[in-house]
Amino acid sequence: MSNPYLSISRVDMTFQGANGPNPVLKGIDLQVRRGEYISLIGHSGCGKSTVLNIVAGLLKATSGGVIVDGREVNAPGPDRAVVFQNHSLLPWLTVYQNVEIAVEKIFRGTRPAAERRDWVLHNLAMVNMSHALDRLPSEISGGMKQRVGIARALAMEPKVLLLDEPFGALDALTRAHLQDEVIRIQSELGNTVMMITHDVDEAVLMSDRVVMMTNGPAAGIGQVMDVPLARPRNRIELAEDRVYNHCRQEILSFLYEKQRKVEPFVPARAAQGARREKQAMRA
Ligand SMILES: Nc1ncnc2c1ncn2[C@@H]1O[C@H](COP(=O)(O)OP(=O)(O)OP(=O)(O)O)[C@@H](O)[C@H]1O
Repeated sequence: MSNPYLSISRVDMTFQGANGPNPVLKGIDLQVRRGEYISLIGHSGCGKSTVLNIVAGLLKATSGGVIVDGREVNAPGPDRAVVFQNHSLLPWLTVYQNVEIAVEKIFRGTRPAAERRDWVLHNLAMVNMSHALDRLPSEISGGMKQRVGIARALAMEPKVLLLDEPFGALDALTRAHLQDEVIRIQSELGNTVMMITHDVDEAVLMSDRVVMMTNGPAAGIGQVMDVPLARPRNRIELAEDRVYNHCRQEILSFLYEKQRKVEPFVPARAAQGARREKQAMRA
């Protein structure tokens, strides 16, 4: 890809654990265009969050590096906003204040107070949270908290939006609603997005490309799939769409045929089963 906006080059990551080194990532190479929506999908524990945390600057790769808009990533920065699965709102601040705190930090020196206030309100309106500005996080639902987290991330005007299973903790209806909102916002703003998901439908519905990771240890990128579906996308129409279903099938085949995960044998469970069998025989 010529002139990528986000470039992950030859990234390896090995954690040092009590039982020795744990090689998690090996040779991750990925180039993302400006305005592109990328999803990372792979089995639990393969290293998706580790990739995202390296891009966020929260972790330093053992080797290789990340470049965003021509600058090497060495630390966290407002050009890469992260939204985690478990919203990270400050519980003592209201909805408004949770977004305001980020806006003040970034734009205090460059934008007048009235403009900053309008910007907070604008971003909360974008995620349909204008009705709850004065509520505390404890007074709103999980879906609403996620919306505020997204508003806060967007208000930072990041170059790259990093979403770590942003809808993972939500019920199916709230999840669908919020996915549609993020799709709409991304089509309006043209954000460059990297999203981690476990959900095959979510990956196809939202992404321009889906990056499929192999199982660890030393996980890599197994396959990258284009999602050649026009936008705006409509989840109901797509259910019957041939291309959509082909994309789904491709990911499912990668995850459950090519990278089938064998769950480890759990002796405690086996022992429990044996105990139950004995009891049943005695009865
Ligand atoms: N800070 C850390 N220190 C040590 N080991 C870590 C650290 N972060 C992650 N790991 C290890 O790296 C591996 C990959 O973890 P990671 O959270 O990146 O996987 P994941 O694919 O995001 O998993 P999931 O889908 O379950 O969230 C795991 O073995 C994990 O224990």
